[in-house]
Amino acid sequence: MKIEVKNLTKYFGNFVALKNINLEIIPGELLALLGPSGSGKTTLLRMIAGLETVEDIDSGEILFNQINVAKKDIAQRDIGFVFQHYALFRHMTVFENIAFGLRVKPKKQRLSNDEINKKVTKLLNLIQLDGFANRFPWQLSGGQRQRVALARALAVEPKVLLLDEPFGALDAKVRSDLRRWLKQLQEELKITTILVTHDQEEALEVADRIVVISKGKIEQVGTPEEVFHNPANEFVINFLGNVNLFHERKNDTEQKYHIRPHELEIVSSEDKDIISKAKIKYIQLAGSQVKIDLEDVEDTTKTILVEISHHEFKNKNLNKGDIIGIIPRELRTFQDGAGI
Ligand SMILES: Nc1ncnc2c1ncn2[C@@H]1O[C@H](COP(=O)(O)OP(=O)(O)OP(=O)(O)O)[C@@H](O)[C@H]1O
Repeated sequence: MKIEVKNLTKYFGNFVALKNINLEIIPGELLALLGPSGSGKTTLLRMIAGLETVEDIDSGEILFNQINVAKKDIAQRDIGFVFQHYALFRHMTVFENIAFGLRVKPKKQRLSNDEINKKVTKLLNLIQLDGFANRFPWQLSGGQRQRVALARALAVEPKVLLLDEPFGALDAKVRSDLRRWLKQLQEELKITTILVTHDQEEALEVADRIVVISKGKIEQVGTPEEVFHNPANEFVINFLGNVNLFHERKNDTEQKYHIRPHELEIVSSEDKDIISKAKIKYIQLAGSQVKIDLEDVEDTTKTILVEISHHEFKNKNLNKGDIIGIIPRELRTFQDGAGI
């Protein structure tokens, strides 16, 4: 299913929740809508779903395979949903929860009991919960419940899957396991999927493409590599991870440079190429990289973040209190909001 959003503007009273959104969702892709709280991600998802409609004061079109569905209601859109708090039916077993959408179909379209059994069994296998068919939701962990919610959404073979922070309420380890699992499943099923998240790592890890949204506007659309390594503007670089800001005067104008922690090299404070002399304030050794907080010697209010490998850390014999110099491996600057 190809989805297109054209010149979509959405108002809530006087408030503009979405400003002239243009977006094409490629059939079979997993697209992440990424942005801070209140940026309009959920509103855009709900509009695609038909849970929020294009009113007279709004404008724009939402096309499903070239047909404008802006005025069609949710039942006509062939969509599967999983929300963060989309509760399963408490009084139904896992099996019946997954079978629900199949059982409530109009008689003419309904599968036989045998066919429903087969399909639910297959889905239970897909979500790796064979043997859990007769449990009730309260007998499952949070992660297992979300997998059942996903199977329930998939049971009716929707053309589009919409996921609104589906793993939001789970702890970090379960989240990261589930997102890998979701990515594999989505690649296998090739179902067009839109995932709303405010978690950069989640978007970078699972999405084929990311739409970065801020204040109802699209800031950038691109693959995870593109938005991370070639951010379109200051908002995107700041939102996609830690970044250090440096100022330099050049021909009477002030130039700003954005440098990520892993793009800085620690060298001797006597090195002639350094952009800053700084003191090591804090060293965090737990994690795959060593994180070092530096205090700029000339401006002690300024903290500089650096990330280096454990190997490099050992070789350089760095200690808290050392005065060192830093050199950028990469420089990035933006002018008039555009990336260079
Ligand atoms: N029904 C509504 N009536 C009025 N304002 C609304 C309504 N729904 C959303 N908004 C406003 O629109 C803006 C965008 O909300 P939305 O839920 O789309 O943000 P979000 O990016 O999904 O945020 P979060 O990550 O916090 O869920 C917010 O300022 C919100 O307060």
